[in-house]
Amino acid sequence: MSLDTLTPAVEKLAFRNAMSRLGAAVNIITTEGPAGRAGFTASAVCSVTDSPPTLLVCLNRAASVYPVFRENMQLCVNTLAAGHEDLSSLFGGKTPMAERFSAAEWSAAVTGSPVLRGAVASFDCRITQIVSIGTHDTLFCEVVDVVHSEENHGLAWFDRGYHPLKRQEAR
Ligand SMILES: NC(=O)c1ccc[n+]([C@@H]2O[C@H](COP(=O)([O-])OP(=O)(O)OC[C@H]3O[C@@H](n4cnc5c(N)ncnc54)[C@H](O)[C@@H]3O)[C@@H](O)[C@H]2O)c1
Ligand SMILES: Cc1cc2c(cc1C)N(C[C@H](O)[C@H](O)[C@H](O)COP(=O)(O)O)c1[nH]c(=O)[nH]c(=O)c1N2
Repeated sequence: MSLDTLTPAVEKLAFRNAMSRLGAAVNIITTEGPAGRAGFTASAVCSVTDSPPTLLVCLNRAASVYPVFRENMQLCVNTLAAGHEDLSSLFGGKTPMAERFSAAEWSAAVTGSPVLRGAVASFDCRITQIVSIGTHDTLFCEVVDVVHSEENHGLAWFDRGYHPLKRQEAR
C-alpha cells in the first residue's frame, strides 16, 4: 500500500502504529548550562558517523524542555538499563523537572550535563547542527566523552511497552 492512498488523518496513525514495531533503546537526554537543567525521555536516537563520533536526537519543539536544550547546545544521552522503566516514564511525562532529577543519582559530564548512575552507556555531547523537520528538531551531536557499564542489562521500547534486554553470558 502506498502512502498516497491514505488520507492525512490515517497517515499519522498508520505511521505511529508501524513505528511501534521498531524496537529501540530508551534514553534520558539531559542538559545543564546557562539555560538551566532539563531532561526528557527519547527513543529517537541513532548513530550517524564515527568520524567524528556523532549521534542524532530528535526533539519535539513543543516539549517544555526544548528552549533549554536549544540554548545550552550541549547534552548527555543516557541509555537506560533494565530497572529504569519508572525513571523513563517520569522523564517522559509532564512531571516538574526537580521531581524528575530527584528520582535518580547523577554526576557531571565534561560538558556539565547530568550523567545517570547505572546507565548502560552515557554519551556526553556538544550539539553541532540542528535540522527542523515537521514538529521536531534533529539535533546532531558530536560526542566528547563516553562512559559505559558492563554490569547492567539493557532496555528496549517495543510495541508501546518496556522489554529488558539480557546480556549474553560471558564466553
Ligand atoms: N519521536 C518522538 O517524538 C516519540 C517517540 C516515542 C514516543 N513518543 C511519545 O511517547 C508517547 C507514547 O508513545 P508510544 O510508543 O506508546 O505510542 P504512539 O502510538 O504515540 O507512538 C508509536 C511510535 O510512533 C513514533 N512516534 C510517536 N510519536 C511521535 C512523534 N510525535 N513524532 C515522531 N514519531 C513519533 C515512535 O516511534 C513511537 O514509538 C507518544 O504519544 C509520544 O508523545 C514520542
Ligand atoms: C518511551 C518514550 C520515548 C519518547 C518519548 C516518551 C516516551 C515515554 N518522548 C516524549 C518526551 O519524553 C516528552 O515529551 C518529554 O518528557 C517532554 O515533555 P515535557 O513537555 O517536558 O513535559 C519523546 N519526545 C521526543 O521529542 N523525542 C523522542 O524520541 C521521544 N521518545
